[in-house]
Amino acid sequence: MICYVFEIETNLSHHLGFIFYNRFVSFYTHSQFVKMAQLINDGSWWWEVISSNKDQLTQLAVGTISAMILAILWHILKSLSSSDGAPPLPPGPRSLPIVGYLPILGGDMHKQFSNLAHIYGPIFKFHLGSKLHVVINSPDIAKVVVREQDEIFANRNPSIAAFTMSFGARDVIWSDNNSDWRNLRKLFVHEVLSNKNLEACRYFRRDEVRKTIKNIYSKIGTTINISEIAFLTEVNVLTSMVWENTSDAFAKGSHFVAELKMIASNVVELMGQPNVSDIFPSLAWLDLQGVLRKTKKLLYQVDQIFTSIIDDRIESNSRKPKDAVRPQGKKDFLQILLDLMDHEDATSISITQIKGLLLDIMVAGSETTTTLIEWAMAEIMRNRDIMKRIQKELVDVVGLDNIVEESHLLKLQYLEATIKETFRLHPVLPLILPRSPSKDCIVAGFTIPKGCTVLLNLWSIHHDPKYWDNPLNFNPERFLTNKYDFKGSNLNFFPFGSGRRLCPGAPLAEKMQMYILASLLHSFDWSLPEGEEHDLSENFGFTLKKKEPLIVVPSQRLPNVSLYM
Ligand code: HEM
Repeated sequence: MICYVFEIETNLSHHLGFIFYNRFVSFYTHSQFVKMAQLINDGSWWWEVISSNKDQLTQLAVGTISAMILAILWHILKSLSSSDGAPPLPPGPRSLPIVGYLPILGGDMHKQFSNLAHIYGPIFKFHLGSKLHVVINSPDIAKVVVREQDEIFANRNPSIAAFTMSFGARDVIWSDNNSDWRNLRKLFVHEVLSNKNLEACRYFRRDEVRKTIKNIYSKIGTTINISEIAFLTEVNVLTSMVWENTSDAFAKGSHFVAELKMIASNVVELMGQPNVSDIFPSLAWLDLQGVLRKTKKLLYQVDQIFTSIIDDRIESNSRKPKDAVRPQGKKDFLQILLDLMDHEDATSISITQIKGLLLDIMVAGSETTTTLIEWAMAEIMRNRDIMKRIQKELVDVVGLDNIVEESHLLKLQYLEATIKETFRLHPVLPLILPRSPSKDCIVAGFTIPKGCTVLLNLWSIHHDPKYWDNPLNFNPERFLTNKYDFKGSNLNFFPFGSGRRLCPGAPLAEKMQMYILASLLHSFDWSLPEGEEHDLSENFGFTLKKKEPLIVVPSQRLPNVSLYM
């Protein structure tokens, strides 16, 4: 028997801009199919068939089709409006019972989400267990979340690992949008990372970058791990800024950097790992993958380090007259934070919040910047013309008889464009940080329920040919003509997020990236070890890192050896 696949596809694209897609498949004989097609074409088909009552087969077929059409209409109406008249949830891939989309989710989620956006549109949903996730893949819809409805979408919905590691979301990164978060963030932006403070800490950055150059000079001709060098420099700058005055031997020693590197990469790994306990909260007590156990162990280590540094400071303060300041006439960040503990108003903070903030600074400040520097060096080394052009700019602005100073950075426009292009092609946080609405709301014509997890797929936007010509090409030129900033003003490009949860560390990160890269490329020429190929493969996680570490060989570039000392 010849069979036809009778397929009804419903694609409704209405004024709210959403697409409803449904598909039914059924089997009919040829004659049934022809008859049905004729009847459907005729506007009075239903009445004709029912009243004539001649052809039993046709009646059966029409009855089936009617049922199908009613089912489709019911499905459409159900999708269009729930019982309270709210718009439907966004479309999305079918989920398996209980586990949802979990078994289908691959390793490279940023790419998988981009592929799903091609099928379901720029906003789609999927379930992990019972947890609803909404992924946004277009600047227009991202704008609704981070600008127009920023206040509603300013919660984070941390995973168990993130919640535990952030001392119960008592830090800036993972806290919900509440008065504690507003207070802590204000403090972080205005006291810790204010322009004035960043300016005052200029000499720490200079010292550390110089030490790095000297260190690399001592290894000329041998192999160097760029990520390790960048991490060391960044952490030394951060610790100088945060607890310069500490007498705690461990926090000043070289073991500290190694310990912090281990902590930072473990924190990032634990937070990026899908955890069964997050997906099935009722099973959380079993901690099947041991994520909670590992996180608590790590937290214990972190807590011990911070407790020792804080106790050391409190003890040394008790020996000094009140309001004593460090030699340069300024308190370090730790002291600013400890002084706030004594406040009796809304600006007062707890010791736990101080520890949370310290961890934010150390982890968010080191891992991110290091990752960006490694990608930038990898791209620059693969594109020799770009390297030459950056080095020429450095010669013009700095000169070969000088070393890079922060005052040069504003003039290094091509290097700045190269860094932005690196952020575009290799966004350090490819899905930004999760947002979660504090109440049900409507985005792009769809209901986004309170408490779900909203992921902004920055990677997808940064690679979309709708917004970028030849998006896979590494081409800094595109940032010479277009003035994109790091404040998320244009949502085609927002590597530091946007809106009220915009990264408060961006000004420091910007300075450090420019300063470290300018110094590396001005003081040295770089090549790959013999026989090594350029490799740009990615390792998706909480941050998007290079899969293989960038190992390179420096050679002397400046004629005057004293510039390396
Ligand atoms: C390459 C460097 C960096 C990148 C790419 C980066 C990126 C981001 C992004 C995408 C967010 C989330 C923004 C949002 O939700 O809209 C964020 C938040 C944050 N970042 Fe950064 N960041 C970097 C460096 C830093 C540094 C150096 C610090 C501190 C020293 C820092 C501290 C923070 C904090 C505390 C938050 C949480 C803000 C909040 O939720 O209110 N980041 N960062």
